[in-house]
Amino acid sequence: MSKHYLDLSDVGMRFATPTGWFEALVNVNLKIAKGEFISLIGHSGCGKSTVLNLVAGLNEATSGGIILDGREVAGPGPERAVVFQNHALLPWLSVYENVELAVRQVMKGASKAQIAEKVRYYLSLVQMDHALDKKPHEISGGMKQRVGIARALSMSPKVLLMDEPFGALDALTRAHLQDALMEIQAELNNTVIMITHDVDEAVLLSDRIVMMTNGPAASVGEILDITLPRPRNRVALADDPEYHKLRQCVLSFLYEKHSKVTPLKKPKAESRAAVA
Ligand SMILES: Nc1ncnc2c1ncn2[C@@H]1O[C@H](COP(=O)(O)OP(=O)(O)OP(=O)(O)O)[C@@H](O)[C@H]1O
Repeated sequence: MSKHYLDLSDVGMRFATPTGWFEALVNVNLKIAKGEFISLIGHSGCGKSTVLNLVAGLNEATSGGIILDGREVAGPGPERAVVFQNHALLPWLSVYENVELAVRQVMKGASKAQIAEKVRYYLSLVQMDHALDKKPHEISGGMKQRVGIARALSMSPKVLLMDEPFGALDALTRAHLQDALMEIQAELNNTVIMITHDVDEAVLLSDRIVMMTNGPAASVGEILDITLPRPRNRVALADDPEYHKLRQCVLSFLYEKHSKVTPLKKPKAESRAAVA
């Protein structure tokens, strides 16, 4: 499988701030194959969203470049759909209409029936076809996130970009959506970049985990291949030594090699005595 479908070469990003330039990313190199599921993991503030925004075309790299399917990324486009942590659905539109809006963007000139077929297909993929007429305020957070994913997928994007898509959900809903995403991924074979802070989520879902060093001047630290066979089952993996080994690699990168914990101040002599 060629890893040149999405190619970030020597990408650097610096931001102008009132106190001067802030160097967020330096020499980010990453080659992603078509159909790969990549997770970006790293401590808060290391630059994960910045990488995603650059691929989305919401920001322009200050050095290097990004090529997707042979074309330089220059500005946003429907071939790079983004799912945010807080489902950005339009509150005055129904579930159906929120997805329809996206489909219309990419199926200009299609008949109403063709559009309806596509909208229903993607809403059924995320099991939301029972709530077509509901407004966002009438459905749960997990359901909103499902609709957000359906909306992004309905544009048949070349790359699906997900910024902590399940970060705001409770653990159970999160697990359901992770399973749904794995099933969808098995069916559609999308190319995905997902930001997560959750090590288990990264190992469960990814083909590779890209671990970023701490900022400023963050970059790709290590890349871990997740060779666990698919389909993956979270319950079976709980007893899988390979799963634990991979999990351990990520934890070791984050908390040993690139720890961000500031050492606690030494307690004063009297308080030390009090503890003893
Ligand atoms: N527009 C901006 N102007 C100045 N600095 C910025 C801007 N956007 C991001 N930064 C800085 O760049 C660094 C990387 O930010 P980014 O949001 O990409 O990190 P992150 O890894 O996604 O963080 P988190 O996990 O907390 O969401 C941070 O230090 C942030 O303050």
